[in-house]
Amino acid sequence: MEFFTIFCTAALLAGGLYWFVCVLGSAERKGKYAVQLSGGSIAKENVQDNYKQYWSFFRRPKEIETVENVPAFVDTFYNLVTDIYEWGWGQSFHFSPSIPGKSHREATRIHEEMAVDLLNVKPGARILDAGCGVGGPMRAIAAHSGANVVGITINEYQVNRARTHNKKAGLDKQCEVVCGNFLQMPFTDNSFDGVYSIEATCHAPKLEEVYSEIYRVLKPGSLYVSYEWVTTELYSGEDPEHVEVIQGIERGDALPGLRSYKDIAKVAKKVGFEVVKETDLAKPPSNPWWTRLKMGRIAYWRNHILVTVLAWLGIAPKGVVDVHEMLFVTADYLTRGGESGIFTPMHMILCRKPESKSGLNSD
Ligand SMILES: C=C(CC[C@@H](C)[C@H]1CC[C@H]2C3=CC[C@H]4[C@H](C)[C@@H](O)CC[C@]4(C)[C@H]3CC[C@]12C)C(C)C
Ligand SMILES: C[S@@+](CC[C@H](N)C(=O)[O-])C[C@H]1O[C@@H](n2cnc3c(N)ncnc32)[C@H](O)[C@@H]1O
Repeated sequence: MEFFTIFCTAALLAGGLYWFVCVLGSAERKGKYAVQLSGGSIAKENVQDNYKQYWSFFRRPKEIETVENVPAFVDTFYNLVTDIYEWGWGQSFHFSPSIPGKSHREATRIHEEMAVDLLNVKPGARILDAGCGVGGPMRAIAAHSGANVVGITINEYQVNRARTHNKKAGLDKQCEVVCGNFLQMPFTDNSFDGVYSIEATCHAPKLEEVYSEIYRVLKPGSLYVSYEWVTTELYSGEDPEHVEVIQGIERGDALPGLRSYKDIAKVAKKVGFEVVKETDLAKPPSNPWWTRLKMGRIAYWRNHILVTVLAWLGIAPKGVVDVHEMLFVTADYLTRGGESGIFTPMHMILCRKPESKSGLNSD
């Protein structure tokens, strides 16, 4: 009888632990489990040190002097966060307006499909995803449009994840992933029928550098669409609370200084684009994008316990706990940015590369 009680208790505990770690702790798309959390391409024993280096570099984003080092630190950032993002968010590393009656996954897909619909490309066209993450948008866009998508990301770990996901989805013939810097892309001039970037160009220290690269690789007459992270017209640099929220967002998201919504079209025109359309997709009638973040709060607590236990057991690298805590805090700043309306992650700009170079202007 005693043996039976011990057996049942042990079985219950094991079952409970399995459920907590593998079922509750899995990503929305079951792509990643808590026990698989790593520091990307960083060796397990170096994760904590890399986190410290990241943190001291991005502590005061607007004061970064060595802007040429930003891409390397963005790469470190994505080594640190990619597994946690996949585990706790899914394969698309961006926000989308919530849609009543639709799941987060459906709302995400609609937001991604809108980008390629705006590009107006035909099946078989060659399009570029500048800053492709692990390829959630790329796969949705390839499946929806029939276009061939080339994605570029600075992070090699993401390249491998994206290729694995593309193969699993049976989209590896249509989707190609390249490791590289979108400030100096390994593509020839005028070689794409369309380009999109989803919540990625905010990592560029100078928007002009990435926009001019995109302009260079785009065929004349073709379109570029971007979802930009910006401060809105409600932001005031004189308001200490606004400044705290924006700095919190920058620090926890590897951003070398958020831009104002006013700067986006100016830069696009400066590099030669015609601006076709510009709008904040977060504005009503859209429903808030931050509700998903807010709703997840209880799960984040559970995740934090899980990550702490896994690090303590030596299964997850020690630094993962610090990274998770940073994201936890960042989620709160993002929510405050959304609720106050001073920040949007979906300021959409649609641009055309003119047929001739006469579209250049410098305002
Ligand atoms: C575009 C960018 C990333 C946007 C979002 C995909 C991510 C921003 C903040 C991230 C998260 C915050 C809290 C995490 C939580 C504590 C953890 O338990 C599970 C993962 C989070 C929800 C995580 C998921 C991705 C974000 C929402 C930037 C970098 C330009
Ligand atoms: C927030 S993620 C968005 C990823 C993807 N667009 C999505 O929505 O899932 C930002 C992406 O931009 C990439 N990125 C940032 N700076 C880059 C650079 N200089 N060159 C290439 N990719 C870069 C990151 O590696 C990451 O893949």
